[in-house]
Amino acid sequence: MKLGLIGYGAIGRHVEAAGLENIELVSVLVRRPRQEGLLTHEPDRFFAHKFDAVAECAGHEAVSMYGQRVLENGADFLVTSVGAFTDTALFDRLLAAAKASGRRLILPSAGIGALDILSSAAVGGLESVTVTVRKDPSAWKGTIAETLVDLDGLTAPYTVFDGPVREGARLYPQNVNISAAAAIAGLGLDKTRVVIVADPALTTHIVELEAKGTFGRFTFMEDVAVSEENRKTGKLVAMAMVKSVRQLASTLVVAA
Ligand SMILES: NC(=O)C1=CN([C@@H]2O[C@H](COP(=O)(O)OP(=O)(O)OC[C@H]3O[C@@H](n4cnc5c(N)ncnc54)[C@H](O)[C@@H]3O)[C@@H](O)[C@H]2O)C=CC1
Ligand SMILES: O=C([O-])CC(=O)C(=O)O
Repeated sequence: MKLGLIGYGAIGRHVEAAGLENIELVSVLVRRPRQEGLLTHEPDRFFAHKFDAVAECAGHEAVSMYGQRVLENGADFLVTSVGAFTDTALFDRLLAAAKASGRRLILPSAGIGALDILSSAAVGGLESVTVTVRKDPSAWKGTIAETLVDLDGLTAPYTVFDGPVREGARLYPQNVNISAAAAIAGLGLDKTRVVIVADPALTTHIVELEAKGTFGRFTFMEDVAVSEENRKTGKLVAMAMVKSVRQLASTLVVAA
């Protein structure tokens, strides 16, 4: 199968470098002008290829700019920047495009675990779902958190947001896409709560997911290493994207 990649940063580079059996990476769309190897910054050059699947590892803007084109061109679309779907019109547009072309919009597990139990539990009905994301202050640089608190001066954990995912994932587009994935898997963007914390004691990302429903309850916690290329992104995300891309052409699918 033929794969396209949008974005060549902390996640995309690792997907490109990974061994992908039965998958041929044919082109990588980047933002800054570059014309080397598989990389191109020209969307028309990228979309001249016929893909079976395109994986987005670029950002919210890339989902809205290219999602429809990917699906209309007959490829499945794997989205890491799931928080882009806090825009319901965009989400509906891409779902409609996927349906019309008989392709799929795929939200990989990426930086969060337990989406399997959460989506199973959603079948029977959920009562409450909370995602808590804790990262060190440097991860919140360049975000709206800088207007709320002196990140460099923090000596104790500081909650920069506590509320519905629809708002939190829009306000922190590079940091809490995982909350949007959990919301779409479970109670939805308006009823899922996200708590976002800048914690100066941390050197890792700590993500917790708590859910209650007719199935019972679960608590999931991960304490993950930070990517060397981007302090906002956990190392697990690139690993997960490689896993999800490999699954596209794999005979054995675990945790589908
Ligand atoms: N679902 C999840 O668990 C996670 C999702 N993400 C999402 O993945 C995105 C990428 O993460 P990283 O690789 O860490 O970021 P990064 O900043 O290291 O790399 C992003 C790459 O995408 C490129 N890019 C940005 N906009 C583009 C566009 N419109 N067209 C083509 N290329 C474009 C950039 O030039 C850069 O090469 C994040 O912005 C975030 O939205 C990130 C971490 C976890
Ligand atoms: O890797 C992480 O910490 C999660 C992340 O950035 C996101 O969900 O956008």
